[in-house]
Amino acid sequence: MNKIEWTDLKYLSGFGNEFASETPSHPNALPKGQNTPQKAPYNLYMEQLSGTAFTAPRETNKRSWLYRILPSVKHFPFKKIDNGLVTHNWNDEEPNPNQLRWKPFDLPSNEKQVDFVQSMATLCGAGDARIRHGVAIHVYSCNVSMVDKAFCNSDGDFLIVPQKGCLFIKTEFGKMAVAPNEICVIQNGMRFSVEVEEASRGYILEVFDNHFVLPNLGPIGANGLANPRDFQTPVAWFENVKAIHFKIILKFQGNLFESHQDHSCFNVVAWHGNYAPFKYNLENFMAINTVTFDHADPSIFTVLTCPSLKPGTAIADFVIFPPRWSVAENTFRPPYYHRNCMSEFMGLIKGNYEAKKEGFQPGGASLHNLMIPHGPDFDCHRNATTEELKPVRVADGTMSFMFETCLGLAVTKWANKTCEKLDGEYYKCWQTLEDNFSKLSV
Ligand SMILES: O=C(O)Cc1cc(O)ccc1O
Ligand SMILES: [Fe+2]
Repeated sequence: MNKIEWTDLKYLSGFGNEFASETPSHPNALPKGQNTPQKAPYNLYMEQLSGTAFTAPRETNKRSWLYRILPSVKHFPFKKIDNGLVTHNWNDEEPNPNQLRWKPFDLPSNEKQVDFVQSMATLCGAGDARIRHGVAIHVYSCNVSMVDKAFCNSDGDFLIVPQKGCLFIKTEFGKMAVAPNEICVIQNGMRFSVEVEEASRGYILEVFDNHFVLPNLGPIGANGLANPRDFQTPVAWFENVKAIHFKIILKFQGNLFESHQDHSCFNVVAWHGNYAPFKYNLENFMAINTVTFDHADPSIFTVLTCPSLKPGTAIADFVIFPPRWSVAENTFRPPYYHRNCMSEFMGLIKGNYEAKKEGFQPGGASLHNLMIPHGPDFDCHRNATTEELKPVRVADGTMSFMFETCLGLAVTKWANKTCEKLDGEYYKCWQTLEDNFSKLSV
């Protein structure tokens, strides 16, 4: 497979800033002092992309102005195409209240060529993109680049977590390379195209309600967790490419549609605004944790949150479990046993997860739905209750993450059956837990 040489990548730094970017070959492509002059510099078309209602409060208002060779509207009509394994039909299967764990999802075989969009498969979700409320969790597993083809999501924002293989992503705002242990967010309505140089796999969290923001820090203070300066947005880049059949694949109300046009949609010469894609390297996360006792809730590891209208309750949080020191005294250090009014979907990028060293593998996943009990397996519990509590590094060389949502998640037919990855033995990891209490009282 071809190596992708994207050596000239530059990024703008900061979370949610008002950015302005011009392709160096076309200085002054952004109009001075106004958005819509009678004629834009270089005869470009002017187009606004709104990520919030025009009238959204200033603090949350999101929009960008794109100065492009042709406006997005110049395309042939959309036609319905096969949805593949993408779905928002949450009633196809009976609800499954068990603890669920999936073995690693297959990488595509060499005989089959499949690109990012073709490979997207929905695992679980809830809600309805039409009423702008809900989430969907997908996986992708692809081995070829999208050629003369872009994807656009009308339904919500994508948070993409590569697990294997770097994603080389062209967007209307510029190019970004997103390697495993990095994540990116591509918001509602933005066209993008994914190139890969090896069999590549990862997870996608889609939110219908709102955009991702940084969590409030409260008493932590002004710094910590994911720091705003570490978020990177592409600089303007364009290709002036005429194509016989450039395809736009649109996800619209949970269904896929295709239209074509005679030019690449990556034709934005300059843009400005605060509605733009970004990436983030999880290594930059500044973890905060106890230096005294007890296990702090995993919300301390929130990288990004998509808030609901209920205070403090997320449509979806993106939480990581990064390498760190564990120093708590007189404490059962691993995650506690618990039941949660939120659903917890977990994935593993590399290494292993402290609460389950066996069975939960990179490229696999687990789901503990609303109020479904879960916690450490037998080995983890035994070690944690007997080990000498010295300061230790935990999760070294590993990275796991959680998509936590206030919604009850329906599991798709593909996830439940067709993918054949559901681990029917998962429940066994707790069956050897012993009644140590009665042993004492005899
Ligand atoms: O279930 C899990 O493994 C995730 C998790 C981790 C943790 O440290 C505390 C609570 C929690 O749900
Ligand atoms: Fe949990």
